[in-house]
This record gives sequence, structure tokens and C-alpha cells, in this order.
Amino acid sequence: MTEYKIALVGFGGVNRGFAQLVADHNAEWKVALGFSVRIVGVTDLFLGSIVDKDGLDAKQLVALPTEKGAFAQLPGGNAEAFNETVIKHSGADIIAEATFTNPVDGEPATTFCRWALESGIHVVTTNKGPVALHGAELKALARRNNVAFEYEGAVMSGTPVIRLARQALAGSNILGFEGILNGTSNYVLTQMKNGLTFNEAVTQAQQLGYAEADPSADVEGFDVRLKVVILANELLDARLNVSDVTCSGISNITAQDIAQATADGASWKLIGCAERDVQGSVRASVEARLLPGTHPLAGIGGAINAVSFHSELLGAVTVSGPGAGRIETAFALLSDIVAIHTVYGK
Ligand SMILES: NC(=O)C1=CN([C@@H]2O[C@H](COP(=O)(O)OP(=O)(O)OC[C@H]3O[C@@H](n4cnc5c(N)ncnc54)[C@H](O)[C@@H]3O)[C@@H](O)[C@H]2O)C=CC1
Ligand SMILES: N[C@@H](CC=O)C(=O)O
Repeated sequence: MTEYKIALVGFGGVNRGFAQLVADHNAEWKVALGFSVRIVGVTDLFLGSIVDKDGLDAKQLVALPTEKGAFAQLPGGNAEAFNETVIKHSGADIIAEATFTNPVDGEPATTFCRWALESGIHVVTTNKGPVALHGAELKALARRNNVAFEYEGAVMSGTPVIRLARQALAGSNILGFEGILNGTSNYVLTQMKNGLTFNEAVTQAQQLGYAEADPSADVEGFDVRLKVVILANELLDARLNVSDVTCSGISNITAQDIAQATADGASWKLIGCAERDVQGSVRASVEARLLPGTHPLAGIGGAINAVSFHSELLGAVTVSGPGAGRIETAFALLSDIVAIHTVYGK
């Protein structure tokens, strides 16, 4: 029986959600998935760090109070975040990287991924920064070190999009995509329709664990822009940089705009899209659009996301599911570990 030793880098909503999955489901994974997981280290800028090569108690980790330096309360824990030690020297086979997304340079998460990959350790991440801004370099680094760099949760949380398009739609000739790719902004638009103010809806999205550390990334479209870059580079063979994608958000949409749209049977949605033209160049954008009620994306509400892939052989294929959420995104880390097990396991 394979047992993966995992170190968690960042212990906010997503990695705490992953520890919860381990606490609740590790025994059944042995039977259903053919492996189990042992958490050997955790590090977090706010909480500190802890390593135990014999394995940490996942339930105890989940129950840790969100207080500065809280890991010092556990035997062997420290109030300081020894990120490099935990990544390189905890004995982990896999690093689950879930620190904040930095949309400018992807740091420090990109450095964390590099440390792991250079040390021959697999990386699973939900962080959009390293993938959108340094994806090609990190994939090459992983290949050179014969390890995996997996990031299913970087787009649409636990809803399978990247692997589905890359594997199940291989050969269909994907020409483009359009989608609702941010849970927070879709939740905000939905709650404004239900009568909340913009600020009240953003606060709710933060409480529910959907929003970025800086929620302006959600409502100004920057988060979707990273996801568009990831999907376009992955599926359209594009080499887009963030600056290639035109970008605007939803913060200018007023309660009156929403009411008018509702009266007209339409809905405002933040849409990220990209398409390849006949010359092979890819154009991409992020913007709020007023969709008629008949549009397939018009009825997607709350933190649910959806993306339609346009392919030569199938026409439109649309996938819909959770676009944010702690447990939903933690599931994406599990799906990455399953993918690693399929290739490297046994
Ligand atoms: N929450 C969600 O629904 C989704 C989140 N993501 C991405 O997953 C990642 C994690 O998300 P959440 O857990 O919700 O964020 P969070 O803000 O709850 O947790 C991030 C944690 O990283 C820690 N951290 C920040 N800088 C660090 C550093 N230099 N070293 C060590 N730890 C550091 C923070 O102290 C915090 O506890 C983010 O990149 C986010 O964009 C992706 C898909 C969905
Ligand atoms: N803040 C993001 C989280 C997932 O990427 C969102 O709301 O979609």
C-alpha cells in the first residue's frame, strides 16, 4: 500500500480543508484510491510551522486556533514559519502549496514550488500565480526532476476542467472557451440580485472562504485574467502573458443595473474568454457582459462557475460546478494526488 508523505505550505482555508479531508477520509482512500496520506509538515506565515516525520494528527491540525504563532501550542511546533525547512527537509514526497495568489509576480509561491521540484518532490497547488506567470518554467523543472507539477484547483476549484480538457477533449481541436471563472464575483452579482449591497455581498464571500486575500482581485477581474492565461496556454497552445489579456471587472455595476437586467430577463456575468484565429494567434479578454436569459451561462448563480469549450469536432462542451470553497478546492488537491498516483504510484 502506498502512503504519500505530504507537507502543507500555507494553512488557510484550502489546506485546512485538505487536513479535514485527511481526518475524515484517509481510511477509505486506502480502499477506494489505493493510497493513504500522512501529513509530515505544515508551515504558514501567520501560524508558524511544525514537522513530524511520523505524521501529524490531522484532526488536531484542523482544530488549531487561527491565532498568530499557534503552531507553537503543539508539541514540537514553532511560532515561526520555516518554509524552506518544511519543504525540503520534512521528508515529504508531495508539497501541497496553498499560500496566497500573488497576481504580479507569483511570489513567494513560485519559489516554494521551485524548492520542492528541484529537491525531487512533487507539487500540487491551487495557487494561480505560479501557474499563470511561471507555468512553462515550472513544468520544465518538474520534467527535469522526474516529478509532477499539478494544479487542477487553479481554475474552477475542485470542478475538473484542466485535466478534462487536456485529456478527455484531446484531439477535439479546442478553438476557444468562454466562462464564468470567479466564484466571488458571481456570488456578489447573485446576491446583489437578491437585494444585498455590493459591499455586503463581498463580505459574505470572504466569510464563506471564496474571496482572495485582497478581494479586489476577484471583483476587478484580475483573478479571472490569471485563469484565462492558464487555460489559453494549456489548451490553445498560446503563450499569453497577463498583459495580453484585456481586463475589467464588476465593481462599476450598480444595483440599478442589476434591477434593469432582471426586469429585462437578462443577467450580468463576469466572462473570461479566449479564442484562436485562423492565423493561430490567440485573443483573450475579461469583462462584465449582459447575457440574455437564453444564454447557457446566464443561469449560473452563486459561487458556481461554468466554462464552455468550443471545439472543431464537438462544438460547445460546457462544464459547470463549484468555482470556490475550502473543501471544494481541497478536493482539487486530492485529485492532483490521484493523478500523481496514476503515473508514479506503486
Ligand atoms: N478559497 C478558494 O475557494 C480557492 C482558493 N484558491 C487559491 O488557493 C490558495 C489558498 O487559498 P485559501 O486557503 O483560501 O487562502 P487563505 O488566505 O485562507 O490562506 C492562505 C494562507 O497562506 C499563508 N501564507 C501567506 N503567505 C505565506 C508565506 N510567505 N509563507 C507561508 N504561508 C503564507 C497565510 O498566512 C494564509 O494562512 C490561494 O492562492 C487561492 O487563490 C484557488 C481556488 C479556490
Ligand atoms: N477567489 C477565487 C477563488 C478561486 O480561485 C474565486 O472566487 O473564484
